[in-house]
Parts: sequence; structure tokens; C-alpha cells
Amino acid sequence: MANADAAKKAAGVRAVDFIENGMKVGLGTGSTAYWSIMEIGARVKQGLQVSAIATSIQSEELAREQHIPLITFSQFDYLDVDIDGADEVDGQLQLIKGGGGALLREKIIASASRRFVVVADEHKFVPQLGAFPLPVEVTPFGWEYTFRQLTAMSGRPKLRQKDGKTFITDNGNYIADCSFGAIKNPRSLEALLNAIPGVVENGLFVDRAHTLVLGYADGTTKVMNKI
Ligand SMILES: O=C(CO)[C@H](O)[C@H](O)COP(=O)(O)O
Repeated sequence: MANADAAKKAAGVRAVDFIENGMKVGLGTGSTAYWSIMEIGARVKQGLQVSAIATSIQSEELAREQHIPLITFSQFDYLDVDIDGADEVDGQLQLIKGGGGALLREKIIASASRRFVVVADEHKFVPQLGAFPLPVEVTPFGWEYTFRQLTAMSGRPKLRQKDGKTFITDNGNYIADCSFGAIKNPRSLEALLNAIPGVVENGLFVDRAHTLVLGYADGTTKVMNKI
């Protein structure tokens, strides 16, 4: 296993220790959350009782394969724990997410969770957010106008492509990958972006994470809690 994968696996598996019997759980998206879903599946096989909701169609399919019982929003008021990855995380546990394009469902599920546990390899931990392009989910209707608003904010938006085609999110929207440079005030940028009418959501997760599990290439982990 490559070093980065070992670090992701270590973080993803360790975070599952925060899940107790009977809990309602949010399942994240991406290559680190993958390991959490696999570990939850393994513990379900050993008798752990949980019910879960996924942040993407991809993770939902993986959960089904692992025989993790799934629930919908009509079946719960809140989730006990959400475990999800991040593209960048700073010392205040502010995040950039959405590298996999699942940011809208990820933010809804993080918001519905009493505890949001972020899993990441050590390279995701940064002194300041902004080197990773900030994903912004926009409606197809009027996207060119929305992109002009993002350009006016110095966001330098790029329409995300996949396999030579425009990338479409699970919600039928586009992603603008933006470069704002170093993000000095994530809270205000998150609010400013969401004030643009064609923006559905953006990948800044401010004051949402409670716990960070960082994984290292040697298989060790470090847990940090929001103060
Ligand atoms: O936000 C996400 C998907 O929308 C992912 O959690 C984020 O991109 C991290 O992915 P990975 O664990 O594969 O590095």
C-alpha cells in the first residue's frame, strides 16, 4: 500500500471508534471516507448496529455492498456522528471540501450531525486554506452569469470537467473550481459566495467540524478536537 493510502486508511479506520451501538451515522465521500465505510461494514458484520445516510450516490452504493442499513431524512431528526474527508483543514478545523463534487450533500449531512469527525492524511493539514481550488456548486441555469459574478470576486472559476465532459453533481449541478489565493476570512467568503443567486453551496466548511483524525504514512493517527 502506498504511503498516502496507508495514512488515509489509518485515519478512516480510527474514526470509526467514535461510533457506538445504535448510532445514526453520516457516511462521507472520497478515498479516506472509503476506509471508514469499509470499517463500519466490517463492524456491522461483527454485530455493530447502526443506521446510516450517505453523502453521495457512490458512497451509498458502497454502503449497500457492505450491508450497512440505510435511512432517509424522513427517518431521523439528527445524526449522532458524521465521518467525512477534507481537501484542506486548518488548525481551527475549518475545511475546504468538495474535491469529489459531493459538497452539497456533505454540508447538509454535516449540519444534521451532532458530531462531525473529519478524516484526512497528514498532507491535508495546512496553516491557511486556499491552495486547493475551492469548489462552488452552481445551477446549470445561468451558469455563465454566475461565473461572471465569481470572476468579479477574483475567484478565477474553472468549469469542472470529467472524462472530457462537464462534470455533473449528484444534484444535477455544475462545479466551479475557484482560486481565491490564501483565504484569510473563510467565514465571510463562505457567506459571500452563497449570496450569489446561482450558487447552490460552496466547499468552505466553517465551524462545522468537531474532531479531526489525521493519519500518517506509518499507520499512526492523531486526534484533535475543536476548542
Ligand atoms: O469533499 C470530498 C468529496 O466531495 C472529499 O471528502 C474530499 O475531496 C477528500 O477526498 P479524499 O479523501 O479522496 O482525499
